Amino acid sequence: KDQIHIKGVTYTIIKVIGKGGSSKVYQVLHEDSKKIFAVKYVDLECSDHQIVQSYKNEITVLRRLQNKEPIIKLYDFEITPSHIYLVMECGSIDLASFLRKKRVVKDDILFYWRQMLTAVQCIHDEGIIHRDLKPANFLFVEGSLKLIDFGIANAIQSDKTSVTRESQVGTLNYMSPETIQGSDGSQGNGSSNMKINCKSDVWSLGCILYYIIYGKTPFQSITNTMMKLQAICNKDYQIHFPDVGDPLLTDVVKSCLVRDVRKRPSIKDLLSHPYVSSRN
Ligand SMILES: Cn1cc(Nc2nc(NC3CCCCC3)c3c(C#N)c[nH]c3n2)cn1
Repeated sequence: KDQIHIKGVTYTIIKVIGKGGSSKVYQVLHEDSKKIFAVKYVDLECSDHQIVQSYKNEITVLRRLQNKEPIIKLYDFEITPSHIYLVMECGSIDLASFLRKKRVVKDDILFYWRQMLTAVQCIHDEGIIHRDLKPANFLFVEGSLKLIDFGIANAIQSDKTSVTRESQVGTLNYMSPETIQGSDGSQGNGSSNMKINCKSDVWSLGCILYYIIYGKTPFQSITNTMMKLQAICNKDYQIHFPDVGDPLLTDVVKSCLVRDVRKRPSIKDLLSHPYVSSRN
């Protein structure tokens, strides 16, 4: 049996959940407790110092956020010059795989939306802006959505989609106009304004909500990358919001997809929006 030993504890590999460039996520069985965990393995052999540091930063933030409910639980970890092992709680399925399998029932949208908002609010409260939010960053754990990464280390893609084009890693479909135009301070062009930069995650959340409502992201139909990036930044390119019988819901998704950062709501505004606050 394929086994992994972390800090002297034995885990048996059940299956590979996903793999990225130099990382893999396994579903494992903890021999002693017979409990299931997810183990993220990162090969540091061919990773340069920058990459190693980005993973260490991600782990530092993950440990700092452990007391927050909507953040994935980290039980143990092992860092050596050649590899990193993270022992985490194992979710049932990530939101990307879930949305590929079936459409969301209308009444569940509010439930998922509230949980995504609170998860992203957690990292914003710690001064972290993800800037690359997509459905694959959210995971169902016992029916609730949790955030599994903070956009600090490189992304991992689900094993299923690693061979197909639409894999979520490196997708531009959720990227905000200001991130594309580099006016969000990510290239160190001065605007390190947290309040403004948090809005980039609001745009991405709006794209995720749009996908949940309409089954596609706002710019998915534009396959040419340059044309896609231009459309995202072009105020004259109208995004369509067909009526779905819930004006409050369409108002929420419209408000997130406002290109003018100053006019885009904050997470706080969204949590007090009537769509979220007026229902149970
Ligand atoms: C598809 N699927 C996912 C699970 N569960 C799961 N997937 C995790 N990562 C997946 C890696 C591939 C992309 C999607 C997320 C992690 C994780 C990290 N990182 C920590 N816990 C986890 N649990 C069950 N089915």
